[in-house]
Amino acid sequence: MQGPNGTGDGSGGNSGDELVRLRHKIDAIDSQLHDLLMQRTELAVAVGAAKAAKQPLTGDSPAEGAKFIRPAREAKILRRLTARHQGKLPKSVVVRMWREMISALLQVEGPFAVAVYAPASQPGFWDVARDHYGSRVKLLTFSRVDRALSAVMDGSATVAVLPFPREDETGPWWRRLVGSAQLPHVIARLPFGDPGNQRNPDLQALVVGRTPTEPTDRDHSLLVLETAEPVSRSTFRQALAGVGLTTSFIHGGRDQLEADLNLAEVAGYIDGHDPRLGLVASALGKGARLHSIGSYAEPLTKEELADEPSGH
Ligand SMILES: C=C(O[C@@H]1C=C(C(=O)O)C=C[C@H]1O)C(=O)O
Repeated sequence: MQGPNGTGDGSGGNSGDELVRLRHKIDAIDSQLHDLLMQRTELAVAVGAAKAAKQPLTGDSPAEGAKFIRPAREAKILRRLTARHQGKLPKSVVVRMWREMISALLQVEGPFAVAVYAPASQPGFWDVARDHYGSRVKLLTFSRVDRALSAVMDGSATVAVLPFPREDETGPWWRRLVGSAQLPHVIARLPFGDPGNQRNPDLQALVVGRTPTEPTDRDHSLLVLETAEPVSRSTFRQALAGVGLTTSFIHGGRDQLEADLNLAEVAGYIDGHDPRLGLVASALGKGARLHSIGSYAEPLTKEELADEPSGH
């Protein structure tokens, strides 16, 4: 507001009073936010106790964290808040603040550690992991993807942040998720929000862990086809379409898929109990087996993260 001295620069007169008044309001809001934050913490503690009552803690290994982390719930919280958000605070900042809080509360509930593939020459996944799991989480850094995955397998990490699968990789990590329901599986895709100032904003990652997956209203699932003989790419795609599944990619040979294991990503939620797995396998015949190796909530889209014009 313009003061009577005409400067309007907050240096005195009424404009100074205005500044004091506004700052009092900010102080009051900070107290309210802080009170709510402490209340939310108490609720997370109660949620953690309810989870532990169903699945008691058997030690303080990071593996125990699988009893507490709920990636689907976390995704739904962030989708709901970004959808209702208004005003000039960027949505990506809202997401980052909530990610810091959610991960901190997860660590109040139980043990939690993150393994991340981040060789010195390519540290970008470390940024991806830190933005999602916060600045206080124990981040175990590995220069080999298989070692990061092993950390989840042996319980020294709760989750592993691994590179999103690429076509034509030799020995891809996802092959190690096939075989038994006891194995870890894909539970999330990162970055969930805007990559912001991450050192490599183009990096895409999948998170692997042992917490059971749960559906959100927008998911993708990863399926591995196991065959003794090669199957054509189009036959596989059609078999998936036959049970209503839309394929986003298949990793395998150009026309004929490899005999052995091939990865497909489909839209929608499919867990290991889904009857469509058996239906697709029978449609393909030749002893084919189809495994779900997990699913992830679709990250926020550019549209969902778009802010109103800044107006300066
Ligand atoms: C509080 C919970 O536990 C964790 C923390 C969450 C949160 O702070 O909102 C959400 C999901 C869980 O990963 C919960 O499951 O609701």
